[in-house]
This record gives sequence, C-alpha cells and structure tokens, in this order.
Amino acid sequence: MSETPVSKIQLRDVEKRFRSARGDQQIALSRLDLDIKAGEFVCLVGPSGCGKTTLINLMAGFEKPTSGSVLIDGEPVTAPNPDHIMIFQDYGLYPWRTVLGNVLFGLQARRVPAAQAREKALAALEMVGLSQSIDKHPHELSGGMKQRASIARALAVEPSVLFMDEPFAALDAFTRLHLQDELLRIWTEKKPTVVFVTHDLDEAIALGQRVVLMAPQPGRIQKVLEVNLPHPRERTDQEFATFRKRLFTEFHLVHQQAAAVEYQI
Ligand SMILES: Nc1ncnc2c1ncn2[C@@H]1O[C@H](COP(=O)(O)OP(=O)(O)OP(=O)(O)O)[C@@H](O)[C@H]1O
Repeated sequence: MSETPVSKIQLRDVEKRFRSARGDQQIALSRLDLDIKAGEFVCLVGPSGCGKTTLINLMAGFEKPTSGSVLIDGEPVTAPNPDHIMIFQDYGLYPWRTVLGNVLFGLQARRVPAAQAREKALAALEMVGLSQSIDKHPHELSGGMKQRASIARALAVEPSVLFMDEPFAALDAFTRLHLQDELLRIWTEKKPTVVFVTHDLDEAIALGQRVVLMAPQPGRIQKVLEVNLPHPRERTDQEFATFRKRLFTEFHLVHQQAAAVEYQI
C-alpha cells in the first residue's frame, strides 16, 4: 500500500447550537478555534457533554456549524467526504458480509477494479493482523477483531483523515492496549491525519501528538497540551507519569469548574 494523502483541518470561531426537546437553544460548542496539521495525531478529551462527538461530527461533515467555519485543506466541510473516514465504537460492519467483503465494500463503492480492490483489501487486512480471518463473518469475531476489521476497511481506501470516536471504548484493557500500539504503528507508516476522541486520559497520552482538553457548559477548548514524548511511549516511564499528572490536574480543574456551574457553587 502506498503512503496515504494527508489533510489539514482548521476550525474558526465555530459555534454549534442544538434545540432541546423543550424548544430552548443549547450551546454545544462555543467560539472554538483549532488548527490540526496535515498528518498530525490529535486526541480530544473532556468530561461527558463537553462536545467531543459534536466537534468530530462537524469535522467529518455529519453536522454543520451554527456559525463559524470548518475547513479541510481550505475547503468548507459541508457533507461527509469519502476520503475522510469515521471509525465508531460499534465497528459498523455489515453482518452479512465476510471480513474481506466488508473491507472490499468501500473499494467497490469507489469502483476500484476487482483485482486491485482485492489486493488493497488483503494488504489492509494483513496490516491489522486479520489475514487468517478473511472469510469469517462479524459474529464469528471478538470485539478486538471486529474493530481491527473496521480499521482495515478504513485504511483500504487510503483516507486522508481518520476520525475515531472512542473506537476502543468497548474493548477489554489488553485488547485496547494492543490496538493502541497497532494504530500507532499504522499511523507511523501511513501518516494520515487522525482525530481521536477518548475518555481515557492514558490512551490520549499514549497516542496523541497533542491532547485537546475540552470543558463543558458551553463546550469549548480549555487547553491544548503538546505530548513531547518519543514513541514508543512506555506507560510505566517517569516522563509518562509526569505528563499524566499534568493532564489529570488540568482535567480536575475542568471538572471542578463544571460542577461549580452545574450546582452554582
Ligand atoms: N442532536 C442533538 N440534539 C440536541 N442536543 C445535542 C445533540 N447532540 C449533542 N447534543 C448536546 O450537545 C452537548 C455535547 O454533546 P456531545 O455528545 O458532543 O458531548 P461529548 O463530549 O461527546 O459527550 P460524551 O463524552 O458523553 O459522549 C450535550 O449537552 C448534548 O446533550
């Protein structure tokens, strides 16, 4: 597989409001600015309801901003783009297709000639370690294998951006660590731009070049931290522990502020 094209993402003064069931407006994201470099790996963290999913949905074109602009490579994002792939927590595999059939799907949709599509699909499956399971159906796979299949399906079409919304949240700790390492290996090799939402601060530190800490009410960026730790990042290293302490301290502050707003302390 060749190296993936990469894209840069710019958000300028982005606001997103939703109308609640009662009819009043809720500000999910307020006046948000963010620049993500081409080929960068950025993690979004923050307490529940701070707008992480809303933000990634805006970048992926599933939602439109109420005001402000979301640009990828200078073009406004107005709809989902086949070169910008979203990977969800629930895998999104077609149960009636085999693993290979699932990975072929996106290539067939792009009318890639059959032989070339098969070659690309097999290469992507090899990359995620699923070469032995290409004829299985999703119900025959473990959670980790399903998520690997969905990553292979995304990689096969060589996306310029990978959006990942808590992709490993449903997996056990061992599988999760393993897939984090695999994702990093693939990113190092292919270098797509990656935007990764997680609740797990350790996961964000292990993966991200930058960690974007968000705060709620209204959803906004509280702090952007550069993770200046070389790969592979050992979760037991002193530098990792030091960074973790910094991020947890910041996270704690966000929580305290959110609680103060909620309970009007
Ligand atoms: N379609 C919608 N209609 C109305 N309100 C919405 C909608 N989507 C999100 N919201 C609201 O916007 C805010 C941000 O939600 P969002 O799901 O983006 O947060 P999050 O940080 O991803 O939360 P979590 O970590 O719990 O997944 C929340 O208050 C949520 O209730």
